[in-house]
Amino acid sequence: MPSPEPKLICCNVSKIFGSGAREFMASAKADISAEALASAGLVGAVRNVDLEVRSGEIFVIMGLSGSGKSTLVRCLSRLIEPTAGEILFNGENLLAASDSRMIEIRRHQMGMVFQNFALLPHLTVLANVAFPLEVQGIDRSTREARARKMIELVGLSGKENAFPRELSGGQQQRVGIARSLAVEPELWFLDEPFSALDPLIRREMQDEFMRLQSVLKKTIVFITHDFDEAIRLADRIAIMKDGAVVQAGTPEDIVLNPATAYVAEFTRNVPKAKVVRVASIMRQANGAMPNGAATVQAHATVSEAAPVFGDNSEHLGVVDGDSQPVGVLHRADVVDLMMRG
Ligand SMILES: Nc1ncnc2c1ncn2[C@@H]1O[C@H](COP(=O)(O)OP(=O)(O)OP(=O)(O)O)[C@@H](O)[C@H]1O
Repeated sequence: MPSPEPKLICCNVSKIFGSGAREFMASAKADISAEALASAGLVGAVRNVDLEVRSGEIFVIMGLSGSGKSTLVRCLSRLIEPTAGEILFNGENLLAASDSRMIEIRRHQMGMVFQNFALLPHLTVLANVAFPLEVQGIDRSTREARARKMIELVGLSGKENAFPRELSGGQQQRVGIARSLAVEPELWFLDEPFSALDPLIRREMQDEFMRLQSVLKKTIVFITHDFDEAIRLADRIAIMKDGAVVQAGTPEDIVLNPATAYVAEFTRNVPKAKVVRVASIMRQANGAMPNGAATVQAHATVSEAAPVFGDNSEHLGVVDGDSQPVGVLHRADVVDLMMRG
C-alpha cells in the first residue's frame, strides 16, 4: 500500500498565459474563472490547483485535450514558471529554488517520459539510456553498467546496439522508460507515455508499467486523456477541466461518487465491479462470520470476488491482509453493483 507521506505538495497553483497575467491575478484575487480570464484576453491553463502526491503512489492527472495537464505537470518541475501558488518537493519550496538548484533537482531526483519518446536518433539504445548519466558526469563503465541493468529491467536485453529507428513504437517507449529510470528518480513524471501506441501494445505497456512499479515503488505523476487508462493504473486520480481539478480521489471514489455531471460522463460506461473493492460494499459481520462460507480479501475487486460465491452460497466471509474477519459480502449486493454497470 502507498505510504501517506506527501512527496510533492502543490498549493493553489495557477498558470495564466498572456501579457499582464500576474497583475490580473493580483487584482482579480480569487476570481480567475475561465470567463473572467477570457474577457481579459488571458488563458487560464492551470487554475488554483491543490494536490498532494504521496510517496510510492501512482497519481494520475486525467483530462481531455486542452484541460491543462501538461502545463500543470511542467509547473510541478518548474519547466514552466507558475503565475501563482506554492510547490513543495520533499518539503523544499521549489519556487524559491535557484535555477542551478532546479537543474540539480531535475537531473538527480526527477525522471520524465514523453509521448513522442524523445530519443536521440543518432545514439544506440545503450547510449540513449546512459545519456542522462553522462550529463551527470558519471564515468563510462558505471553508466553503461547501470544502463544495461535498466535495459534488462524493461525487457530489451539484446537491443543495446540498435538505433531507435530499428525499434517498434513500444520498444522505443521502453527505451524512454529505461532512460528516465537510469537516474533513479524519486519522482517520476510520465506525460501520456502510451498515447502514440496502438491499443494492444498500449495495454501490454500498461501491464509492463504496473509490473515495474510493483518492483520499483516509485512516486509517480502520470498524465493521460484516457479515463480507462487512469482507473487501470491509478492509486488516485485528479480530473481536470478548463485548467481546474474538478475531482480528486481513488478510482473507486470517482466511479461510485462522481462529483459533477462532467465526471459522471466518464464513469458511465465503466464496469463498476472491476473498480469497486469488496471492502466498500461488505456489511458488518457483527462478530459472527457466516457458517462454512468461503472467504475473500477485503481489497479484492467485486468482479474478482463474484466467482467465489459458486451456485448456492448467499454470503462470503471477508478477511483483511492478516486473514482476520472484517465483514460479510452478500450476493444480492454484488448482483446489485453488477447491474449498475
Ligand atoms: N505557451 C502557451 N501560450 C498560450 N496558451 C497556452 C500555452 N501553452 C498552453 N496553452 C493553453 O493552455 C491550455 C492548456 O494546455 P495544455 O497543453 O496544458 O493542455 P493538455 O491538457 O495537456 O492538452 P493535450 O492533452 O492536448 O496536451 C490550452 O488552452 C492551451 O491552448
